[in-house]
Amino acid sequence: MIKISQLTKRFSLGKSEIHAVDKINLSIKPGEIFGVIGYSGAGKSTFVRLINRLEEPTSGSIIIDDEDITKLSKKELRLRRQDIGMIFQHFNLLWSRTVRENIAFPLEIAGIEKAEREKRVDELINLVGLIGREDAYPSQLSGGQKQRVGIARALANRPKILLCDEATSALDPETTDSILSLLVDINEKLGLTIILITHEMDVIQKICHNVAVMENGRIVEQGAVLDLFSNPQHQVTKRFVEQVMGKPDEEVTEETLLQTVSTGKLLKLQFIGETTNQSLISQVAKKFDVELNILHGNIKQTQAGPYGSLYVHITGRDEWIESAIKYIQSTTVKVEVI
Ligand SMILES: Nc1ncnc2c1ncn2[C@@H]1O[C@H](COP(=O)(O)OP(=O)(O)OP(=O)(O)O)[C@@H](O)[C@H]1O
Repeated sequence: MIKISQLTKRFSLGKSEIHAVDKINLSIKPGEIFGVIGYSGAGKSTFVRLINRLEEPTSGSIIIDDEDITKLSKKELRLRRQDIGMIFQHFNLLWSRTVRENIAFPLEIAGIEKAEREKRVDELINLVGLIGREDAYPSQLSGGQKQRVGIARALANRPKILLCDEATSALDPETTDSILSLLVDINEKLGLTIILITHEMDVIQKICHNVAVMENGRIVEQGAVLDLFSNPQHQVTKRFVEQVMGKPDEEVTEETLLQTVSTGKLLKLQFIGETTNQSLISQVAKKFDVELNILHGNIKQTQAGPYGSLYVHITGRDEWIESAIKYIQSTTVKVEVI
């Protein structure tokens, strides 16, 4: 468990002061993927760098497993840092070292002897999918492969926490997805707690369990990803949700959809996690003598299941339609007859 209380970082710039991080309170559960999102200058990088004290806090506490990180001496901190790995937007690899040597570096610093080091490096290369690239130099790797080296190096000393500072922001969308899948994979396999900062809501949507939204050094809203998507409160959160879900389509309104429906009914199905839209539609079609035709919709996959809505035209005998609606009502999907 990570408990952050009243965490503050001020920078002095001449006579003025910047509150880069301003009295932040957060609890992060072990094994979760926790996202922090905000626009440029919101204070995300400063926040994440405070967690391993790459930046010294002005005030506040960071309790990790009952120990206040902010109170540790430099020597104690060096040991504790082995519990916290970090990956970066621009990878921060050592250019004169091969993949294998980059990954071995933190093990050398920790004083692990050679045979054990090599065994661990082999495991890590396997874990991040870099078999065959062990002897390449960073300049010979793609962006995605460089980040895989960054991840393997960060995991070398078996940390409990992985900090990700805009880890996919320099990557194209496909490579971003492959790195996000790798993060989910190691989160599940190793039970690792991941704290990631990003300015991209689709990163939050795809892999985070919980999220905090930052603006001007403060957290303006936080909660489960699905809750923030379905009920965003703050203006900044609403803008981030729009980044992923888009603005409501002005051309396609419920009225225009209704005009296309002469028989049967128009249903609006709202998915808020837990089920799969594909199987629900096919289950209804199999169980009841009705036909379903998807007219319009926008569904995104989150860690907690699909989120979004579908407009479905359902036709058949009235009693079958009623039974189908009752069945949908018995699931976690909300259904409304338009
Ligand atoms: N070392 C520093 N000295 C002075 N001001 C700083 C320093 N580091 C960050 N700041 C200021 O603190 C504020 C927060 O910066 P930070 O980099 O944490 O934001 P961010 O959300 O990560 O944005 P970005 O994604 O653009 O880096 C900004 O106003 C920034 O100019």
